[in-house]
Amino acid sequence: MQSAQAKHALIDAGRWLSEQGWVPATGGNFSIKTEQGFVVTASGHDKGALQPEHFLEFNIEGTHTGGTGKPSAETELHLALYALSARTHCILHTHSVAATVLSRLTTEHSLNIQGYEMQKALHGFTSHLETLAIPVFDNDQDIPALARRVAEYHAHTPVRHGVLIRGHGLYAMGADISETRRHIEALEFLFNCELTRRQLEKNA
Ligand SMILES: CSCCC(=O)C(=O)COP(=O)(O)O
Ligand SMILES: [Zn+2]
Repeated sequence: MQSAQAKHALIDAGRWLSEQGWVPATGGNFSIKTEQGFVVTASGHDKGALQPEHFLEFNIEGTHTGGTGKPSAETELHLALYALSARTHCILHTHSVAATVLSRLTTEHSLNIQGYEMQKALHGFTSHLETLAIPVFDNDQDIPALARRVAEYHAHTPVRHGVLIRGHGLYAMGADISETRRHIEALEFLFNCELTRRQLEKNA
């Protein structure tokens, strides 16, 4: 994909994510692979109102190759997630209420979801009976350290559709932007189902 096309696809995704309420304030950051490397959002902007000048370009080794301004504070995490699988071509990071709350309720290293037909919207799933295990990492202001923990985890348990950062949000991955958008939409649906189910069970 050419970088101009990549930026427009991410601008469109940002508008949609904002309409869903999943990138409040200046939360979230997005990237997509291009012929030269990848483009990533600049830091501190409203991700629902991005313009082509709100992106920076990097090669896949992480060297800045174009664009001005400050790259997303979480650029190194995008780079680390791309390094996990050559299949990943787009990463969208969101701050929804459901992902933020559920990640805090999950004290384990993985949020396990099972029994929902919607799981089949995720690449590789064919049945509600399979268990979807989304890795959960403690939040860290040291992004390189967080990126190292994600890579270490992946070495024993492959990260497939995304990761949750506790009290922070979701990083969703996919083979292209439409798959990543579908993964976010399905995961958000599943997070909301789980939150509702847990609340109802607690009150029963
Ligand atoms: C108020 S959002 C705090 C930073 C963050 O988590 C985020 O997703 C946005 O950071 P960026 O530097 O990419 O704008
Ligand atoms: Zn964030």
